Amino acid sequence: MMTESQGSRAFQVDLRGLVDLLSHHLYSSPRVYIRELLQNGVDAVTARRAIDADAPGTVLITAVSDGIRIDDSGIGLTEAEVHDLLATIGRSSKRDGLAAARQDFLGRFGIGLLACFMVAAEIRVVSRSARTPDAATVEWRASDDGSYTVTGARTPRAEPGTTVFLKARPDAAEWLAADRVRELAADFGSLLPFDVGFAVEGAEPEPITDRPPVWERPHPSPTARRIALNAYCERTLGFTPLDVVDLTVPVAGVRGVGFIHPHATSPAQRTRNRVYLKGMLLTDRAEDLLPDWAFFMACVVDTDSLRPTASRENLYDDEMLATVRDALGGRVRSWLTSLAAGDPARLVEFLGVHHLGVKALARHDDALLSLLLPWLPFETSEGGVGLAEFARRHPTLYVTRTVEEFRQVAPIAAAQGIGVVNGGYTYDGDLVAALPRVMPGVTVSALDPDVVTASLDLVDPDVELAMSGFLTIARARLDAAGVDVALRAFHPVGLPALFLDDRAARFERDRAEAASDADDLWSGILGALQQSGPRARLVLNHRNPLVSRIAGLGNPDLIGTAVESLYGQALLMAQRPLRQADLALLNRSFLGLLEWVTGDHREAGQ
Ligand SMILES: Nc1ncnc2c1ncn2[C@@H]1O[C@H](COP(=O)(O)OP(=O)(O)OP(=O)(O)O)[C@@H](O)[C@H]1O
Repeated sequence: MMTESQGSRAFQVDLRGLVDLLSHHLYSSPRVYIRELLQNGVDAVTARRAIDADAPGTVLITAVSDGIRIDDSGIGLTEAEVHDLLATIGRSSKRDGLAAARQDFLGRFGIGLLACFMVAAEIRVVSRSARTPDAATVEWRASDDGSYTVTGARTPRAEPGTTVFLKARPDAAEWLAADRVRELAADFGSLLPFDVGFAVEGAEPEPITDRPPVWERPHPSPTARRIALNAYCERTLGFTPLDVVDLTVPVAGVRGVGFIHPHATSPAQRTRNRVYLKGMLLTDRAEDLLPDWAFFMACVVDTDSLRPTASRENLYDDEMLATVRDALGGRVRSWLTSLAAGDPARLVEFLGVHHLGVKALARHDDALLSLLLPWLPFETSEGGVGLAEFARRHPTLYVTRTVEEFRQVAPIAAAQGIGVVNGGYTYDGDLVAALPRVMPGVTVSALDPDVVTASLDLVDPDVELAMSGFLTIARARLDAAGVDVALRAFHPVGLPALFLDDRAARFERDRAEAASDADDLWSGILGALQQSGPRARLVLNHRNPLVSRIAGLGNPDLIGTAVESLYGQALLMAQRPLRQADLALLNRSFLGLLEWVTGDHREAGQ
């Protein structure tokens, strides 16, 4: 036999604790209480319209002296429903019935009314059910200590529907002040499908709903529509858009528009996407609604296919959200396609600001890559030409891994007719690598210095022999910097010297520098890493008149200083970060040359 202590009992709920939990951990701000009230009013009208299509559909919020009241012409509640639904946390009438019918409602969790305790000390609901013609008006009065009473109302309602009264909590009165209530109601409720109004007690109500939304309204012309949408974007998102993208995808249950940011945006910066769920504002910072690559856009959409989280401040991350995200991504893609076909000037303007986002997208989308290839900016050995055009001219393309490598070889490659693309910028290397997929016949290889060296002509052995004295001085001067000197003939003639190195040579130079600065232990370890491998090379251009003149100078000291200057100039051309030792060398050679020019050296040497 079961003893009494073993029998089943009902849970007790500490209402204050629960409200505390809601306000601190579920909702971002008490402001959402208005949304919960509006939502219940709208759902009640929806339920009534399901049994009586001609029933009135109004929700009116009124600011009264000690709080607010909200009247709806909805389905109302019987006394039994009041006990069952209002007094049971987590109970909702909106989960009953067919799935299709459930979809019509905004609420589902049975906690919405509780949110009102974040701002109210007392909630009073006066309701008359529309289900039975002679239903009594019932009054439910609940206090934030968790107690409630149900009575017959003193004054019966003439019509079915519900009135909810909130009596302000002294510490939350600001949330129930008339101006605040009007502002919140307009923010959450402007697109609701029924007539929502706001009034200060005793005054005429003003409309809150403003439908259809700007993007669905008829406009006299496309320009008028654009002006209206720009104004809407300025008002709600705070910027004037570069362009507007239509995001209405009926099969995905989404209607809305995307606004292109007028300035470059970072992928790390969360865009402000405003999402309405069946006309009720869910959030103005929805994440995951747009694909990550669309960070150049903020959107405003109304959807009836997505589900909210329990806080109703974000979207539930399910397969439907993924489908909608793909559909919206598709719309952005078609917008880009139509720009490319019909308004290239605007496309260029857009890419000028957002090419990074587009490149990120094109990496995984060959169709888009081939479409936008003519417009996407790349740096090539022939300047900033379109990649498609460049690849047509150079079916064998070379791509550098870093910006420095590009700087180093671009001038010489251009002179030799080698096509080199700078793959050092974000996404560019990936996109160039994808080129053969969208331009069959094009091959892409990574550029290493040998490709360039191979196109440098060897100098006649007799000439080299005649210049051996000069070369010996040059090699001796640059040996300490870890650089070899070679003599070649190449174009452009105006380029006196070319600095060539690769990763291994760079590593070796950095290691040597670190070893010379390090204490004994470290220099021992770094010394063990020493490579006898490749050294960087300074390639002097025999065709360059300056190099010939330097080689012809009689004074070894002056030759050495001039070679150091050529090395310094080649380093600067390569735009690589200068090491301490390079800076010292540059400084020395510059001052040395000045001394020669001003005659100090000559006098001292005489
Ligand atoms: N204005 C109203 N008219 C008629 N019934 C109402 C009204 N407000 C609340 N109810 C009833 O009370 C129930 C509980 O409301 P509550 O707001 O707590 O939860 P919900 O709206 O069902 O779900 P959610 O927590 O998702 O908002 C509702 O399911 C509904 O049946």
